[in-house]
Amino acid sequence: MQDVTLLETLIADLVTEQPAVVRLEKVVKTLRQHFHCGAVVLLKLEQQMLKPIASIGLAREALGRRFIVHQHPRLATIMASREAVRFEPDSHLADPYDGLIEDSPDGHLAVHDCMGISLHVEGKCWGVLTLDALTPGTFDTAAMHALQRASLLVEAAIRMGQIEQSVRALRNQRRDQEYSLSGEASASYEIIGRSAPLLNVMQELSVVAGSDLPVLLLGETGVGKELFARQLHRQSQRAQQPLVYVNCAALPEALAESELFGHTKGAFSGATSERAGRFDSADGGTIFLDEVGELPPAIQAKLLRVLQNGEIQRLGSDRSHTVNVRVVAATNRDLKQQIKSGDFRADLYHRLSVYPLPIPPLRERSDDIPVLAGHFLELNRARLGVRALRLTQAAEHALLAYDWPGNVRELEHTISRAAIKALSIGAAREDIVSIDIGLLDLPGAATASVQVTDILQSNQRKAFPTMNLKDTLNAVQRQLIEQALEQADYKWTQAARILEIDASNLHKLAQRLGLK
Ligand SMILES: Nc1ncnc2c1ncn2[C@@H]1O[C@H](COP(=O)(O)OP(=O)(O)OP(=O)(O)O)[C@@H](O)[C@H]1O
Repeated sequence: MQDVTLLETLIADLVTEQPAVVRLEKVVKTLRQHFHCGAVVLLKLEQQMLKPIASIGLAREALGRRFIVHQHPRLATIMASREAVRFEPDSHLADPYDGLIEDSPDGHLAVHDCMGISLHVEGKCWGVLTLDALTPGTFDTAAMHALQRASLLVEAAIRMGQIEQSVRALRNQRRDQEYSLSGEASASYEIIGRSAPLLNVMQELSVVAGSDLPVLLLGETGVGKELFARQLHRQSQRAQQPLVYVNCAALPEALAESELFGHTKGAFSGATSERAGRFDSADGGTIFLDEVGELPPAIQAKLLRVLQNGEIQRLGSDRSHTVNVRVVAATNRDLKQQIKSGDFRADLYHRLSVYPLPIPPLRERSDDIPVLAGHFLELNRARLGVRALRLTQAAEHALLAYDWPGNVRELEHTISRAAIKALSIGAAREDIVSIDIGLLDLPGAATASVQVTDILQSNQRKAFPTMNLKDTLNAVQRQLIEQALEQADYKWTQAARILEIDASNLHKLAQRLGLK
């Protein structure tokens, strides 16, 4: 390949619409072809270690290696120079790839040619590019000059990848902002609550966020695991990079592999072009594997490999490439139980749960209930366009007494439902809407009995012979109204004030309960 052709081919590699890592793989392939060598490796400098990002001609396991610069004199020499560096076949400096070259017998490098160049992006050393040829004399002075020129395009390819990544991060950030501005309950990512158990979790979360450890969020459905995963990402060093959400339960088994790891053109019928997977999209950032307990066994094995060495292999490809992704997973399942039943791999569990973070259920942090209720009332107030949306005291007691098997999600839905019902029965007075106990429609006998205890004298409990919720609630409401009427000298407006409900609403309720 002529020099000009090399540059043209590199430019063509550069402008393909593919993920940065795939582009860099194409670049190393082109370089190998041009320089007639055995191996070309692109290594990125990260904390005094060189990490292979793209390579050709090296054993696959080399991608998992990290070369500590000062332990590898050839790499240190390349990094110390801004020019291409060549090592003579009889150089006494050990080659970092000895034992790893695919084409040499046993992978061993006897006499061979080697050259390399340091790469600089935005004025800083980004890493190095190395070329090894098994035939001595392959790299002459002209080859060194050609490498020097080609390195400019490699640097451009790297810079392009960085720019793409920041554009993606900005887009995500903007999307997050748009969500939180939209006022939707489910889209507001602020964690509300101030109970001691919640503050403990928040404290732990901010400590672990700073590390790069995989985190496994555990907790019942609706406790807020997704919200915590977002917070973890926001507080991590990867905050400016993408956070990619994957709902493992919603991945169809047949498509799970290509969705997560990507596929090559023609990998299956319908794969009309090469496509990157979610792990590629999360490169540099975090992937959140929600409901990880639902992953099919075959995908569990592939995921394990990614966690072990950061390598992914597209469906239909025999090559793998590295990605730098922090994995945060969540489940409401008992994974240990799933391991026993053979539904979840023990080795994957240990990889995922390097830092398990349990989130307590709402019933164990009841101090959060009024605060969360206030938050959801405010969201609904804005959505429904009313001046104020309030809970009566009895309704607040009922919320506190209930045990919330569906946790915060259930509370959110309960409030939204009650708010709409309150409006629909005309519970508004000058745009102030009161939600009383009946509108909460809380299921479960426990609620009814505690409401009774809270609201009425204990000796009145005998008045409720059954535990049927509807009947019990009606009975409670009837007694409360009678009690209020008695206190208010049978003046309905005053009784309504005692009960903190709208007078017209009280009349309707009294009629429905047969009190009028
Ligand atoms: N502390 C909180 N502050 C504000 N909203 C919360 C809080 N916890 C949960 N939510 C809200 O409750 C709903 C359920 O939360 P989320 O989806 O994070 O729960 P989850 O634990 O991931 O549930 P599942 O296991 O079913 O996926 C969401 O709308 C979320 O915004």
